[in-house]
Amino acid sequence: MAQLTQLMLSARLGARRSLVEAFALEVLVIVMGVAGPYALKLLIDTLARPSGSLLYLFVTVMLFVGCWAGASILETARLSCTAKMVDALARHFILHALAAALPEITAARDSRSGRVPGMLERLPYSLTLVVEGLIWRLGPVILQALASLAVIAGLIRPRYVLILALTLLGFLAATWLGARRHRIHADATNVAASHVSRTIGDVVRNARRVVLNGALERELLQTGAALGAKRHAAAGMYRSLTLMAALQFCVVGLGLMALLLLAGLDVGKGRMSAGDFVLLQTYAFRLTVPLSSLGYILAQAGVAVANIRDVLTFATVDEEDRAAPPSLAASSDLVSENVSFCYGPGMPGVAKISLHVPAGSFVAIVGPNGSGKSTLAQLLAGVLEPSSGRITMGGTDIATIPWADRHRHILYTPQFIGLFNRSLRENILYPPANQSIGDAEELLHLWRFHEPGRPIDFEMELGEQGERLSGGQVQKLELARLAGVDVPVLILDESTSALDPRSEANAITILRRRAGGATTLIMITHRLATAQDADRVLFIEGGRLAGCGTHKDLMRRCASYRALWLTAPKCG
Ligand SMILES: Nc1ncnc2c1ncn2[C@@H]1O[C@H](COP(=O)(O)OP(=O)(O)OP(=O)(O)O)[C@@H](O)[C@H]1O
Repeated sequence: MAQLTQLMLSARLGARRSLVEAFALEVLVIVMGVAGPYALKLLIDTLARPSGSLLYLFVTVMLFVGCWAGASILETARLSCTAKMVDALARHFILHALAAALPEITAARDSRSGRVPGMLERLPYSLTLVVEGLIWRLGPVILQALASLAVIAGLIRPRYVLILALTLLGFLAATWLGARRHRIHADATNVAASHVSRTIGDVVRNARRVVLNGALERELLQTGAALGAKRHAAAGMYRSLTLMAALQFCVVGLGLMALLLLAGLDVGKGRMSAGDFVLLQTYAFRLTVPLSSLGYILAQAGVAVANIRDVLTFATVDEEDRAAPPSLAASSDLVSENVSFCYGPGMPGVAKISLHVPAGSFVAIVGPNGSGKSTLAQLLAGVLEPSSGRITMGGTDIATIPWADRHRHILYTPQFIGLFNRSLRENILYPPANQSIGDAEELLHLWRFHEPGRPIDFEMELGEQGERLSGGQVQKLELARLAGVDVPVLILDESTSALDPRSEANAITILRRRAGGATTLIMITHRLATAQDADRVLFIEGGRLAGCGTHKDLMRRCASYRALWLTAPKCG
């Protein structure tokens, strides 16, 4: 809440004007809220007197009705100021959270990517609840209470101020106690809501997999289970809320009973006018009735605050990433010094890998499935951070290069090439590619993107993850894009696996020609021809570098390498 308020007050959000306007309107609403009952008291006292002036009667009626209607109109006008503030806050948080979450998702390879969209989609609603419900509802109620107490103290016996103040304090104490208990349930409900968003998003993104495998029923059951878990968590939250309401309104009920009974007795004994009695009971009810809606707001706001807290953990962009990029030496030699990485306890990735990739060389990483090739490639690209050891480029630790700058030094293409559901043109010219569409088109024709004679429709939308393209076409598109990038080190994770040998050889030649012929090309491959062409082969087995040298070399001196390529493996 403190962070939120601080941000609303800061100039960088650009919502100060809305805040000032909202504040001014709210002050008027509070003044009217206090003045209205006072006008009613004056009206009743006038009526009680036998010789009241007609003009005075008219003015008090106008004042009472004007305050009542005016407060409602201004309250509605204030809502538009809140909406503007919420929009500005949502924009700020969503952009910051995305800036921080995307590199984190890239490096983490966990399920966070599924959680983030739901979290960000719920954010505007959560902000509305907190800003409108907590800040603009709770704050004014407290201010109105203080103003009303001051008026009562000036007009009526002080003991009523005391009773009303004690009642409100009792209500706040009950709310505080309840809110502490409520927070646990609100956090659990927020987690369950995130799980629902993730489950539904996953099912919708994989609609074809679900339907084609006849798994609709199963997925509906799982989605139903996620919704059930959310309902269960919410039920706990509403139970705790009911308890809190019972406690709150017992306190308020007792306070009101004492107030009205004592005031009734005072009116009976002539110590209080009927107008004062009406003023007192109007203030008492005007203050306590809005409190009842606070219960609902608190229930929703608890989940909303948990949601905002989640977003805030992302929205604080890592200062390290904003630091000036280190200056790299001209050489782009890649060196791995005793690097190990594991995905978690009992989940080894690679161990103790030391190697040297000279600038401009063509390196093939080979090895059996699951041996750790992609893990090594991602370590060399700086996507994963070594658990121990370090990787340097021209002597600089690549972990010190900020994410925003890394693509200028090392470009990595994952095994699964994710395409945007945008046009082919947008995908093929996606940064950092800087070639013309004509150059890309030439390459696509050379690699037979379509059958000869069929034109390429660059405006065609590619569908979710590029599903309107074949596996080979996706790779050709990606390679044509990379051909337009000048980068010292290019790492491809099986990006040519679906290409015919001629297109693959051609792609390798073109990619190596970039950056004045000095591009280091590192490719993970299961193809013998690629390993044979490489200047150096890194053979990975069981997470270790089992061999390093030319293909011929390794065939001669590494039995398991030889076994990889031969159908009948033999030691030698
Ligand atoms: N995010 C992850 N969390 C946990 N384990 C992982 C993760 N990613 C990979 N692994 C595990 O690390 C090991 C090495 O995986 P890696 O993807 O590096 O193998 P690979 O040699 O590239 O395999 P392939 O040839 O099949 O692509 C595997 O056992 C894999 O299950």
